[in-house]
Amino acid sequence: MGQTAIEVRNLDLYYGEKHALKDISMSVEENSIVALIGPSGCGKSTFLRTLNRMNDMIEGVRIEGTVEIYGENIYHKDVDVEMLRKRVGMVFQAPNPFPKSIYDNVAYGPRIHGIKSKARLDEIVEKSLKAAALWDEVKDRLKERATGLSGGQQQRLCIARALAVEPEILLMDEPTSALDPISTAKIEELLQDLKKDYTIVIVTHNMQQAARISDKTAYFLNGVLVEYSDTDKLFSNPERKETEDYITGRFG
Ligand SMILES: Nc1ncnc2c1ncn2[C@@H]1O[C@H](COP(=O)(O)OP(=O)(O)OP(=O)(O)O)[C@@H](O)[C@H]1O
Repeated sequence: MGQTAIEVRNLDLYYGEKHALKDISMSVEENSIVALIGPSGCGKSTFLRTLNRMNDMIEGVRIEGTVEIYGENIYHKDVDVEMLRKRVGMVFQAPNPFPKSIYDNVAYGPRIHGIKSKARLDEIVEKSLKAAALWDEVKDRLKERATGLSGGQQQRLCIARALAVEPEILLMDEPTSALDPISTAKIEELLQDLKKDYTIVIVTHNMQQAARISDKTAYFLNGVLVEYSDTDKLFSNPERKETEDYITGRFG
């Protein structure tokens, strides 16, 4: 058994009156991939965002319970949210590179965190692009605009950008939903490599994808974590009737 990277206990989240997450408890092991599945509006993205306090920016949000990252409650009042987001990086659904060069996209985070040395930045850019399986495709055009890359390349660039600040955990919100099957396969393959060094939590609408890539799967319904178990088990022999209905397509 690996170390626990994320420990969520009795987490409730309200958007004003709307009770969007209901008493969620979940533990994520280091160097594993956890997939969050469930019908639209069930709270997957909301839950993902609680793991690096991205909901803090939304007005009227109230959160109860705790989220610990390596034993530290991230909702404690003394937590430096900027540092937290460095530890817990995020990749979004649509690739969103900055309108800057490929190099500057990857160097952006390290620069913000105070790294100025060109040699050091060069090193980080190369390492991050290699880790995101993009280096060979872009090494001769690092000064070109990132927006000129294909969608799949842009998403791998966004992964490289997230990795450049050396996070411990990577959150991904449907990272392949805007990509073609070949780019999707590349990212899925990449995730298997990345989990050697990172812990990954990924929202996906695609159950086949969850089954292919994740170690554990969490099924959400109406803000409730209905079932959380080993991916093989959840898809072959779910404990709960609601899960079975969903994975067999009788619902959602
Ligand atoms: N900023 C917000 N303000 C108010 N309600 C919100 C907000 N964001 C989400 N919600 C509501 O919270 C619930 C959960 O939404 P969430 O986006 O987390 O679901 P989801 O499972 O990720 O859905 P999808 O698969 O469609 O992205 C929904 O009922 C949604 O309408």
